[in-house]
Amino acid sequence: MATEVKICGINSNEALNAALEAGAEYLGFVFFPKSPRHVSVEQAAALAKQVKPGIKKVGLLVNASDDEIHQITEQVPLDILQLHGGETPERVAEIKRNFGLEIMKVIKVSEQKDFETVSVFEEVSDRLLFDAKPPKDLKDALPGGNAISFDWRLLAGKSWKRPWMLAGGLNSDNVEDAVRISGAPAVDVSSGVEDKPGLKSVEKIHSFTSKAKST
Ligand SMILES: O=C(O)c1ccccc1N[C@@H]1O[C@H](COP(=O)(O)O)[C@@H](O)[C@H]1O
Repeated sequence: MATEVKICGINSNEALNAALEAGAEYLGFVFFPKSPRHVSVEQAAALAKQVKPGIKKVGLLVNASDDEIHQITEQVPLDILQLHGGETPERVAEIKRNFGLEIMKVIKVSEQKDFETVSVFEEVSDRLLFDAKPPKDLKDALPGGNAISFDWRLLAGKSWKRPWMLAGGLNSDNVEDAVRISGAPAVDVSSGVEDKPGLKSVEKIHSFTSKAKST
């Protein structure tokens, strides 16, 4: 089966149309104010409402409160909540209970022992996303979206109870290797399809998606 693709940080009609035309199965909207890809609830609603059923709309949240999630989910027709902060398993279960949407919990990886929490999160989350752990010494690092990769060999041969994606520093030059080495059934990209932080490139979205899907 062709590798599935999520284009994250959709913040304009151009980016939305490019991702849809390229064949992405998932579109990510970033609700994290410090991100250069941040969208307001109104912007995200206008974009998400153009998307036909079958394409999953993902809301990216970082340690969001129930009030914030309510404001978003009341107006934006989302399918999945991507939890990219330090949410505990208890908090993940609570968000799932309170909002009834699919949950994709992000596991941040730099070494083998980072997989120790996976079994607990598999019990409360519908999907998993493995992203690179931001280095502590990286000034201005975000909790994700830093164009940093981790060693994809750490994922090789592993299997999980839940559907999963690979993220972190992917681009059209490395996505084929990343999929081959990690065995990822789906990939998620943000920085790697941009001309500068927050500005998506139509050409890079097409090239990334085509390479990912040909692997
Ligand atoms: O994209 C962001 O700005 C962002 C902000 C806060 C948390 C996560 C964010 N993005 C996610 O990070 C990974 C990797 O992104 P990149 O391809 O290395 O730029 C991906 O899951 C994005 O959805």
